[in-house]
Amino acid sequence: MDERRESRIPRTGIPGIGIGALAGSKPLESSKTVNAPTTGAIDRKRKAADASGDAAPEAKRPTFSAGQGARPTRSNTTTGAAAGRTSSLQQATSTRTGPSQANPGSELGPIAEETWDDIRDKTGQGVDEVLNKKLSFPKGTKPERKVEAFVPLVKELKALGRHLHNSTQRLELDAEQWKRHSAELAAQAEVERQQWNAKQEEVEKQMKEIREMLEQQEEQNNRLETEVKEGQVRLAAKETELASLQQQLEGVQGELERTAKQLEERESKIKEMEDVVRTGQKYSTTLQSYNTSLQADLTAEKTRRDEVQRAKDELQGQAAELGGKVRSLEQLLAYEREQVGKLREERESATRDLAVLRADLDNTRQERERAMADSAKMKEDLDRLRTAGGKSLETLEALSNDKATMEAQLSMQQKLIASMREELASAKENRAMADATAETRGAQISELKAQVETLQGSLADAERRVYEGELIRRKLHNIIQDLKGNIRVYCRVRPVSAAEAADAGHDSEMALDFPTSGDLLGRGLTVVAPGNLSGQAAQKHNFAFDRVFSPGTTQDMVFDEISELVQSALDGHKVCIFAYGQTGSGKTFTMLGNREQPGVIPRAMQQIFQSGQKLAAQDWHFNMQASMLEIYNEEIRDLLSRKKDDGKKHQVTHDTNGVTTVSDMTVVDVNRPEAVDQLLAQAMDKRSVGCTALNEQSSRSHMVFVMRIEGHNRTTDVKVSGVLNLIDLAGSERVKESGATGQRLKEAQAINKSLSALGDVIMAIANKQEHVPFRNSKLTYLLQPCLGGDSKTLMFLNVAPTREFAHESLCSLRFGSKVNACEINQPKKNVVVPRG
Ligand SMILES: Nc1ncnc2c1ncn2[C@@H]1O[C@H](COP(=O)(O)OP(=O)(O)OP(=O)(O)O)[C@@H](O)[C@H]1O
Repeated sequence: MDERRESRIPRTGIPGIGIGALAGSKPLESSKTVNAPTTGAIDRKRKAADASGDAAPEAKRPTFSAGQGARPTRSNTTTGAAAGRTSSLQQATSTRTGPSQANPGSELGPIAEETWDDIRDKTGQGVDEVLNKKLSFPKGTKPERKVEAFVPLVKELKALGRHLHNSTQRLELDAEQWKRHSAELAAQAEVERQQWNAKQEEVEKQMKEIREMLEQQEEQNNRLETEVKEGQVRLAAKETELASLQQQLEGVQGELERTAKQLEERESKIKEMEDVVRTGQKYSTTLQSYNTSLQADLTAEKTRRDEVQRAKDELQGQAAELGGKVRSLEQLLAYEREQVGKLREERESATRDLAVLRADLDNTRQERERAMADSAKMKEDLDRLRTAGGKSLETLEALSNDKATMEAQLSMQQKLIASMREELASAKENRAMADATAETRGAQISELKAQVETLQGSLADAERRVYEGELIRRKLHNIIQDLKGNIRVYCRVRPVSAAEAADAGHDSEMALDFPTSGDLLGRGLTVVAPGNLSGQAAQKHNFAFDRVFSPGTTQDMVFDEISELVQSALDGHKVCIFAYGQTGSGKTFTMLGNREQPGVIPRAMQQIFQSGQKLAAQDWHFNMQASMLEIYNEEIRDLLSRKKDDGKKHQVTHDTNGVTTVSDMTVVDVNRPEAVDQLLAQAMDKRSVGCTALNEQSSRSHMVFVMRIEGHNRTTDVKVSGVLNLIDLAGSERVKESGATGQRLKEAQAINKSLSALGDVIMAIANKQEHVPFRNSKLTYLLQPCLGGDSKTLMFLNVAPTREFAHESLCSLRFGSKVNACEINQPKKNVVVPRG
């Protein structure tokens, strides 16, 4: 643009005009001579050059400036407009100068004398030389001589004067011309400048439009490039698919050829086959009847289970009642024991009193005997005295007084003995009564104990029967599940947290209800979705799953329900257990738990190692390998890698047997549960966890724990190979409500996107669509064999209990129902049995 502007300016600019003026203004050069008297020699050289017709020196002349003349350039002489202007200037000049142009010889006008140019040519003198010329005469020179000598000088001065006069006139004329032309040129330049500005504006506008077009073009190009890349990726995928299809086709063709050969052979055996078919039909009928009987068994079992359950309930009621009775009897027994104890103490003290009384009685007896002996002796003495006739009366009275006192003492002691005997008799009676009561009570207690024992026995029996019934039910349920090929769904509702319960502003009431009896006991739940401001009333929604765990269910009880599924990994099945639910609903608690309440993963490890050890007795040997990964923002990361971020790009591939491989993963041999605990701790350190509005320790990624189990029985040479995939998904989250920004927002968007891709896959499978979009996210592609293959798959549907999350719970439960309706291929056991 600027270049063009520059290139245009010289063509229409002043220098071009200057040339025209110069071309027609030779007299200007004369004026130069006036202003530069020292240039006479140069002027001469110039004239000579002009005469030889060489135009080049013209270009080297000094630049035109006021009072000095103009410098022509070659390019300017070619300009048409300038040439036009030049010729008009020449004309004007010739008009003004008249004869000076027509006859250079008469340039000095009518004076027929030598011109200054002639004089200068002849003498080579400059103006200054002429003006400064001084004439000196020798003394005595005659005046006439002096006058004669002055004549040429005067001539020169005259010529110079004329020349100067003409030059001045021409200069004035030229100056006027120049002024006019400058005005014209300025006007023209102004017009051109305006045109130029208009053009420039136009060009700028065009440039802007072009730039916009370019930007649009670039955007389109980028879009096209992205589309092309996507197309290439799709193409590559299609090519891979095509290649595998071709392989399959080749295989099928080979198979066809083989089949054609076999067909010939088989035709000969067709009759034999028909027999087999007939047998098969019979067998099928038998199987059908077996199936019917199995169904009948199942129904009977269910009825039995219900009966047993009822009996159990009754027994539990009775047991509770009896327990109450036993407790009151035990209290009575304790009271009676206490009474018996007291009576025993009383009896002992009575026995002690009796012994004292007996001792007293013996003493009294001895004293009485002694007193009687004394009395007899006294009687003898009295008789002796009477017979001797001469004893004093005083001694006699004293002796009779002593005798009366002693007899009174004796009668008192006899009374005391009698009362003591009575007391003893009553104490004996009391003891006998207490002994009898204690015996009766003891008999009653033993009888009650026997009753309690009997009841406990029948309760244990009933419980055992219930447990056995439950085991059978579970087995039958599992068989039916396997036959149906459905993904199992176990719904787990977490308890109301302490924070929720404490927060008065929280809508912390339970929004879920569980049936307490009937068919849906342990399998159903009801959500009460609250009404809204637009007047919609609260609504109840009923759901049923394979199992529903209410808030009180412990980790132990939950694992008990899935232990068989875990076990089947050891039998050579592919097993996949994953936890799905909104953020903070208890997925990580269910899958990993904590030190006090370990979850599914640590318990599964414990069980697998214990079962492995038990099976070692039957010569089974197991080799187990673990790996752990997370999908964070649509990128797979190795959680067992030593480096925090190894920067590796991990690719997921599935082989034709549905075995999934993730490239460049750290795989660790494990042979004891503690090793797995260490790996889990290491992985949990690396896993992306953050604090969100709904969960302090929220998982920001999907975590996948994979355990490969290779078993070999050295006696039978049977080999099994199973896989256990245990997955803790990141929680869905309503971005608007969580108020997430920055990295949290990006994470939440990636999580929601992959969960929505999981939803699309589930919908496609449930609706039996031909195309299932497994490739729409890393998660669905990784889970492809679990969702669309032949593995045993179970989903934990984790749900928060409160009204605050009723809407999310409803969405999760609807999703769970869809998952439950998904039919996958029948689970396949990966077992290699040696031939022969
Ligand atoms: N069954 C339960 N019993 C007791 N506490 C529970 C139970 N389920 C969850 N919790 C507690 O609730 C909180 C949230 O649980 P958890 O972190 O497992 O949720 P989450 O679904 O994994 O969330 P996120 O998707 O955000 O990772 C934790 O403090 C956890 O201990």
